[in-house]
Amino acid sequence: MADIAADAILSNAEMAAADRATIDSGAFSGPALMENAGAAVAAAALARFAGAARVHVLCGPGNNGGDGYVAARILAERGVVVCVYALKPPRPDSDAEQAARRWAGAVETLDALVPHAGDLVIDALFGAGFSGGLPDPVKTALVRCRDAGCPVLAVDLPSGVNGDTGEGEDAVQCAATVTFYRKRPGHLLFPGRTLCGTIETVDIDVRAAEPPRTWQNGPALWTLPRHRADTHKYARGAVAVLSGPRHGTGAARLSAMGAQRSGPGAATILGHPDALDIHAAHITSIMLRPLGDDPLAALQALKGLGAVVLGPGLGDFALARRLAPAILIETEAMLVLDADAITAFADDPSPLFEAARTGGAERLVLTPHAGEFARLFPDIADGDGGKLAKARQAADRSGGIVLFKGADTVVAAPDGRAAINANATAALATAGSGDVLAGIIAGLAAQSMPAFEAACAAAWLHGEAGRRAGSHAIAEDIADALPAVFGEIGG
Ligand SMILES: NC(=O)C1=CN([C@@H]2O[C@H](COP(=O)(O)OP(=O)(O)OC[C@H]3O[C@@H](n4cnc5c(N)ncnc54)[C@H](O)[C@@H]3O)[C@@H](O)[C@H]2O)[C@@H](O)CC1
Ligand SMILES: Nc1ncnc2c1ncn2[C@@H]1O[C@H](COP(=O)(O)OP(=O)(O)O)[C@@H](O)[C@H]1O
Ligand SMILES: [K+]
Repeated sequence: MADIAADAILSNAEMAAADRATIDSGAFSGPALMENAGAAVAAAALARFAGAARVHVLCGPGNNGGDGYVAARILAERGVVVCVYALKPPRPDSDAEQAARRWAGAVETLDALVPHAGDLVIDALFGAGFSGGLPDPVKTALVRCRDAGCPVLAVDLPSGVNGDTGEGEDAVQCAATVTFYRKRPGHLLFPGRTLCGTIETVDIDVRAAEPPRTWQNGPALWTLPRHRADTHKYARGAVAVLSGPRHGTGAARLSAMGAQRSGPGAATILGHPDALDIHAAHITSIMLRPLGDDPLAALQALKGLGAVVLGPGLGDFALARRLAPAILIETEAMLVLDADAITAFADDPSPLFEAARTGGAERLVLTPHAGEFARLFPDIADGDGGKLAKARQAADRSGGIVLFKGADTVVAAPDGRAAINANATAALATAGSGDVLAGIIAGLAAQSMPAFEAACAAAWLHGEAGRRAGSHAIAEDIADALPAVFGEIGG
């Protein structure tokens, strides 16, 4: 059986398959895995909530409940005052039923639960097997926990949170969540990420059946470009950014600043002469070129062109519709399509998607926020399945990398790879921050980084830069923080 990197994320189904593969291999029985899981929960309860007067363990009918019975038994053996409540008895002949039999104390119904502020609640009602909405007795019990103000420790997932999507309107806010082997998407996608509290991932000796296709984004996923000592500026790649009109030049400048600080040899802003006059008053090392009557020719004239940013502050939908497919088909540059250039294709995205396929694998990176995503992929946006599945569907349809922005940015490739970004803070929720991100992607792509890796690395670096710039940063500060972030991780 393959083992997989610690930053892999497994869907509920992949996690269940890993459990089954581990059991089928004979390495561990189901009850032994459940014992490991329950012991990890008990250990977390003792370590994090040592002073709890009583521990209330709420058990569901499946294996999540089974983990709860194990934890209850171990805590009671350690002298903790434990009360157990069940929504209903465990499924007959299940591992959970065995675990429940080994719990020697009373089992009450959920309506008997009366938690107090100094108590701890262990939520072992539902985990990976949950779908749909919470039953009413569970909702009532969780509201009681919330009103009592006592901390809740979730087993695997806060009950009511969908492990695949992170959705979970009725789940209670947990202080901590103990999950097993690998995270699920729902631990990182909102609102699940918030509801989990602190997440502890415990290795309970599960072994994966299949190679992963989803990861938590981080430096282990990509390698930043490095340059030889004898390199020169044209060898380091060049980025072009298309400017908006005279009164809309800031976004292009922010993209160019993000690009320039990500390591290529040169960045050039192309635009109409009156817009370039405004740029000239603001910038020094970024080059300026008139777009002229033939924008494609203007781009092709740039030495070492490796990536183009099209869209931030652009304003000109017709130009976007004309230029984007031409860049994909007639140049070798990577195209980062953002903002207005995404909206430009809302009525008919097919020429863009066809050009992405004609232009070859991974030449297009789309960076929509939720509004832009809904304009380009309205049916996918309206569908079920959560942000991860939606980003994957969009990548598959478009033939490009889709970086679906937000507090829980997801990057998806047409071949099914996907990463969820979790290092960004609300510092990034400031006007122009997305323009900087588009520039970083282009800056990395211009240095020959493959598009999926460039998009993932950019999202992570952007998050670190926002963190470093602080909660009151403006977009310029995020760009300015980049060299220190690169310095720190050795880029
Ligand atoms: N061997 C394994 O498979 C292991 C599983 N583990 C635990 O097992 C959990 C998964 O176990 P299960 O697959 O049994 O799933 P769960 O225990 O999460 O839930 C399954 C049960 O809940 C019911 N259910 C689901 N949605 C419902 C809804 N909306 N309303 C009412 N009832 C609903 C199902 O009918 C089923 O009876 C993990 O989260 C983890 O805690 C751990 O013990 C480690 C080993
Ligand atoms: N609460 C948040 N936490 C982390 N990142 C965020 C949050 N809100 C926004 N972001 C990030 O900030 C950037 C905003 O980009 P965008 O919506 O295009 O804004 P703009 O067009 O003003 O640049 C995106 O990278 C997004 O993922
Ligand atoms: K749970």
